[in-house]
Amino acid sequence: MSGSIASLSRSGTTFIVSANSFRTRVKICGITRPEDGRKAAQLGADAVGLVFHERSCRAVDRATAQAVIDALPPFVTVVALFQDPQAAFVRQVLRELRIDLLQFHGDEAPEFCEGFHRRYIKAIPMGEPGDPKAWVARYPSAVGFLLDSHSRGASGGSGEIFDWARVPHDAGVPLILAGGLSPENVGGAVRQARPFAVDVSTGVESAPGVKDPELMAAFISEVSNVHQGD
Ligand SMILES: O=C(O)c1ccccc1N[C@@H]1O[C@H](COP(=O)(O)O)[C@@H](O)[C@H]1O
Repeated sequence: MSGSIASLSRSGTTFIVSANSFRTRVKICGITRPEDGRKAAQLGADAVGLVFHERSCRAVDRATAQAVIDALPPFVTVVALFQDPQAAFVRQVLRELRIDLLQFHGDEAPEFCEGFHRRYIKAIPMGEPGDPKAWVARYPSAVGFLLDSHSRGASGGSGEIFDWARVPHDAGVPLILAGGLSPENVGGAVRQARPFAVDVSTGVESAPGVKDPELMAAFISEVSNVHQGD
């Protein structure tokens, strides 16, 4: 994949926003076991996600989250995922654990998301009509947006895709493509949508919450192949 890197200023910061001439980042979400986190990092994942939404089959308690974090080497971003949480719960997680980035997957208002004084990404529900750029405008303090296939009010992590043609190439912020990605489809998804990063959960699992090393390896390899011209 070749072409120029798009960048522009947002809130005084310059972001590199599209995957034209550098590698697409990979986040493996819904890690529930230290060995899965360690393996994801070994394979080259840039970030791992810990789900703090209690209704998810991938929800972790704080002790488990700590064990996963302890298994990670430096330079792997730890993302804490919440869906319409109580503010006190988010604060408790931030107090007890070394979290690098927050991910809000529900109907949280911009003021709520920025109230923790921590970098955050906001999920956009692509399971309903609408222009993703309206969400970008509504959350000026978000450092990125994760496009998932859920509808507003529904949970993410469903393993379903949405129409990648709806991913804007001129959003001006880092976009993270999610929803039903797998080793089979991620190469095509990256070529078409040209996201800053991809995020996967179901597509690299052997059972809910249990990551499969071979599927994770295949997924990361498919993403890097895009940039090697395969
Ligand atoms: O993973 C979950 O259980 C989850 C629960 C609530 C909100 C979001 C959740 N996961 C996020 O959804 C994307 C896509 O998942 P999938 O690959 O389609 O299974 C996942 O990467 C998480 O960011």
